[in-house]
Amino acid sequence: ITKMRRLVLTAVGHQEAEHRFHKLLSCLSHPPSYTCVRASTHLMCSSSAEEVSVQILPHPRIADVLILPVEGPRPVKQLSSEVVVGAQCGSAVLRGAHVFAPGILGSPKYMKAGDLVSVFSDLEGRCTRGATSFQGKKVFVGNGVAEMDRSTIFCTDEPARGIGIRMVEPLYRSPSFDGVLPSLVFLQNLPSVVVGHVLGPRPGERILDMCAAPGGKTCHIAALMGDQGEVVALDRIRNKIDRIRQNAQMLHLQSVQAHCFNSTQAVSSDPAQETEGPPFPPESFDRVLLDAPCSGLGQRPNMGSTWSLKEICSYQPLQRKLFHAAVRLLKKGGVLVYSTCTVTLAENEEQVAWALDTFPCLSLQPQEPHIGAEGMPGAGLPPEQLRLLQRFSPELSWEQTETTAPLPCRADSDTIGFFIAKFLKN
Ligand SMILES: C[S@@+](CC[C@H](N)C(=O)[O-])C[C@H]1O[C@@H](n2cnc3c(N)ncnc32)[C@H](O)[C@@H]1O
Repeated sequence: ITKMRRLVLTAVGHQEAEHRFHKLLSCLSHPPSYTCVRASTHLMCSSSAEEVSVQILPHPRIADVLILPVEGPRPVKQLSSEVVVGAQCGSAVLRGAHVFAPGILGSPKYMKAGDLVSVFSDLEGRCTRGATSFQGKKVFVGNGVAEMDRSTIFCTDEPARGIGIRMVEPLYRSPSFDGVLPSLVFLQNLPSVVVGHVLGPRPGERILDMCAAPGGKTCHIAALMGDQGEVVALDRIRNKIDRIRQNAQMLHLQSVQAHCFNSTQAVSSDPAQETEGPPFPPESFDRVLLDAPCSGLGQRPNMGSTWSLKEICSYQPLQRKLFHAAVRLLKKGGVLVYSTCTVTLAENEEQVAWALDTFPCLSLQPQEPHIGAEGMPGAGLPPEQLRLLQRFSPELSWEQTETTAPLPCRADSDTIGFFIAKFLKN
């Protein structure tokens, strides 16, 4: 770590590194200034999405990306009735969601359906379920109308479902896509859409998505192939497999097959054994996507993390195990894309340096589109390799983004933190 820190500081200078770190913290705590949706180009052309009654801008370079401006932070007056929600729920509200009942931790003692309340996000996970007041660290995310009485939320045998607070004055106003054209537009962060294009699947190919749930990228891959071929989606968590299947069904995609499986064990020990599901013989796939489980530190907005350093550092070994399986499952001449939604060197550039060292058959490839920045120094990769990596670093243009640069010009830099590397297996 000390060596890495020295390398980073030498590369950018101490003051610049400090400045950039503070900008990173600041921009990660705000949502991006737009919502990104991916149009189902296998079902329509993106121009038909104009039927939706909100301002929609096409992305200038990526044909299936539509951008919808977000308005905020808006001046919203806080009320005396307070509802406290979990940090994840609070972040979703800042990106345009209503408050769903399971996200509610505390509410006024006599809250009734129809009451106007202020919603706060519990930053440190300290509010106990059923609290009637909360003095811990919290952030105001907007005002809403209760759709349920307090007793329905907290005092039932069955956990309450559905919208608990309908947001009427959110701090950030985003277009709501709740039930709007469900088969034609899919909410997805811009770098996640870039991943599908960088993988570059072609009709008729066999593709493996190793860590697939809830299936956003799986469905994009299938759509890019015109639903011709086979997209095998694996995820270790059983109930997340249903989400992949539901998303594929909603988007009318037949080429997706989802299986619950631990992808570190997805290579068959008997290479002659051909089965429909996992494990698979080595060299079974034309392209492999490893959208790895990661510390998720690039997610926006994120106003506070309760994770320990140990937890954050725990992902590197798992990512390497998955990488071993990915390389074995890929055909010679095939493409492997590795991506994360985090900002650490350890899970990004350092993994690339390790992979190039461990698997001499791999070489880095240019990415198309390449709308993010290049890789960060500090992991020992030479400049020509850093240039082939795509790192979405919203802090790099944070001060400019805050000004009124027109969308979609600022869309490529005002993203979540994300990382993409593309390899060819020789
Ligand atoms: C970053 S998320 C994937 C997001 C997904 N690619 C998308 O675009 O919708 C990582 C996923 O990896 C899954 N996962 C973690 N360890 C795994 C393993 N050993 N094998 C398969 N899936 C795993 C998690 O359950 C989680 O759903």
